[in-house]
Amino acid sequence: MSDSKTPAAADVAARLAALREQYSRRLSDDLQTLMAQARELSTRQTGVDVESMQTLRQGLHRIAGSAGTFGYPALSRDAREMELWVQTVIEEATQPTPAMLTALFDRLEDCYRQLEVGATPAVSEPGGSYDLASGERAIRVAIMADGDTETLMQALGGFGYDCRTLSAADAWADSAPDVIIVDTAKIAESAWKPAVASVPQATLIMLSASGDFETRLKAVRDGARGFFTHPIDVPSLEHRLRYLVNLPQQDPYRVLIVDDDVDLAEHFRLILKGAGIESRVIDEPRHVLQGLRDFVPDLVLIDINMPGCSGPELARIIRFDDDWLRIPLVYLSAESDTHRQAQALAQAGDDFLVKPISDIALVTAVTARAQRSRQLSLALARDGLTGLIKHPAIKELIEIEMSRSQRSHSEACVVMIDIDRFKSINDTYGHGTGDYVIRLLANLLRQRLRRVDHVGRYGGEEFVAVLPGCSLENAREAIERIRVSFSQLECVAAEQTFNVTFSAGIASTTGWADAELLLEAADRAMYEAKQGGRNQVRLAKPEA
Ligand SMILES: Nc1nc2c(ncn2[C@@H]2O[C@H](COP(=O)(O)OP(=O)(O)OP(=O)(O)O)[C@@H](O)[C@H]2O)c(=O)[nH]1
Repeated sequence: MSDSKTPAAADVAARLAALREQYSRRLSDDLQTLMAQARELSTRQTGVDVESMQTLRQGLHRIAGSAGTFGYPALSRDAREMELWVQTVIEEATQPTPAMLTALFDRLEDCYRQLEVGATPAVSEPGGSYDLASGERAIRVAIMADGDTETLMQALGGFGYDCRTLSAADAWADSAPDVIIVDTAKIAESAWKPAVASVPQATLIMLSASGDFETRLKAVRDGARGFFTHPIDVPSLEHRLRYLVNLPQQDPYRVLIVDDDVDLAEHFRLILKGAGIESRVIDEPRHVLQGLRDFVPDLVLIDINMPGCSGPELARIIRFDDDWLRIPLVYLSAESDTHRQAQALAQAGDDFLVKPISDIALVTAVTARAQRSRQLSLALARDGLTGLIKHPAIKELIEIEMSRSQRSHSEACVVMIDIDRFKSINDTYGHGTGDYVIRLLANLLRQRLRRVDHVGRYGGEEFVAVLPGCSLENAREAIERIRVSFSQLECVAAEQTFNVTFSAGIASTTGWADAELLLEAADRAMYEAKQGGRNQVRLAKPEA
């Protein structure tokens, strides 16, 4: 852990400390309540009823699930053992004797004394608390390939990666790379292997001439985390790079925490916040559907034992709705009995995390699952041919940018782009070449636009770009440059070369009342560009 904390980290740490103190007081009260209950039951003449034992079990369960998180792991284990004993008594319908209940009281009193004597809880479980992420920097990518690596360098550079080519003889000099891309088709194993071994912390991606099973297996055994065959599909390679180096998302992961223990849920929220994950706490299961609609999380953490509606029941309610099918539902519960865990998972839900859980384990588990969930959503929203955002998702982004720009009084632009005379390209060179041209333009748009911009495939040979924080004039300049570059690209088909152009229309959020009008305006401007002779960019002028 670093000593010098950022103000945000210091704030989280202070709030965690306050929460821990508040929890210590609550724990002391809870133990005293349980002791009073055990004492009262041990003196009852009429025998012990099931409801009273249930109340005891619930109190113990609450401590078992939360004490470890707040720095009392031994107390958590004790509470869990006592809970299991009470549970067995309930399930077997036996009548606990006064001696048994006195023994329970004694054990609770021991716990209470430990709490009083132990005073300060351990700050965190073994495994450590989560260190706050440091500042952002460009990801360093070293490319080991003989011959022409310029295209790959340029393409990845366009996505904001700090790329350099490296011959096997080069030293890693001052700054070791985060990722090494080795073209095994061009570089001998005896040359790249020692170079890669000298930077074990770097992630290895292999490019290969062959994609058969044996070659892939060998790549895995050589430590590759990504594998691509020639010709290299740059959007897929970039997608894999983003996944491997876990680039900070434009939007942090979002987690919905459903737990009736408000202190514990708040603790989890703060720990996740410290790791850059946004979360929202819901302590009342009936508010979950609204929470899902408002917050649209990447993951839901659900407690199992909640009054009025159990975790598995809630998971089944969430699964009624197709909209949330892609979101993993993960139980976070003190239930350590694997049989009961399996029962909960058989009803609904995707995974189980057992409380108490260390901060780092929570962050790691949540990040991995949220990342998968985000990737799945992205994959579903991506067009197969180009890797660009599909029509419905780009329309949604236009709406989001429209309302963002209205809220913040900033300007954003929407660009409609259509390849000129595309039908004749298909007719002359075949559909495959048409597809190649579509991918060419998709790549160019991704390379040339900023990372904050969104690019979508709107239809066959039609694209839409959304440029936040960009004036009409700046958008025109950017698209004009791309238009010129595209028109100069040499396309190759059946040993012939040819050039292709596009027409574009741009509209600014400042000129139109809603997303639909904005898109229509960009479309009209694009149509004017076609009418005006194609291969040009037109701006939409709002009516006076
Ligand atoms: N290769 C390929 N062709 C497609 C795809 N989607 C649509 N098309 C074809 O793209 C062509 C679009 O043609 P039009 O919209 O008429 O465009 P155009 O008249 O040739 O050109 P402009 O008037 O300049 O827009 C049609 O022939 C479609 O079949 C695709 O994914 N791949």
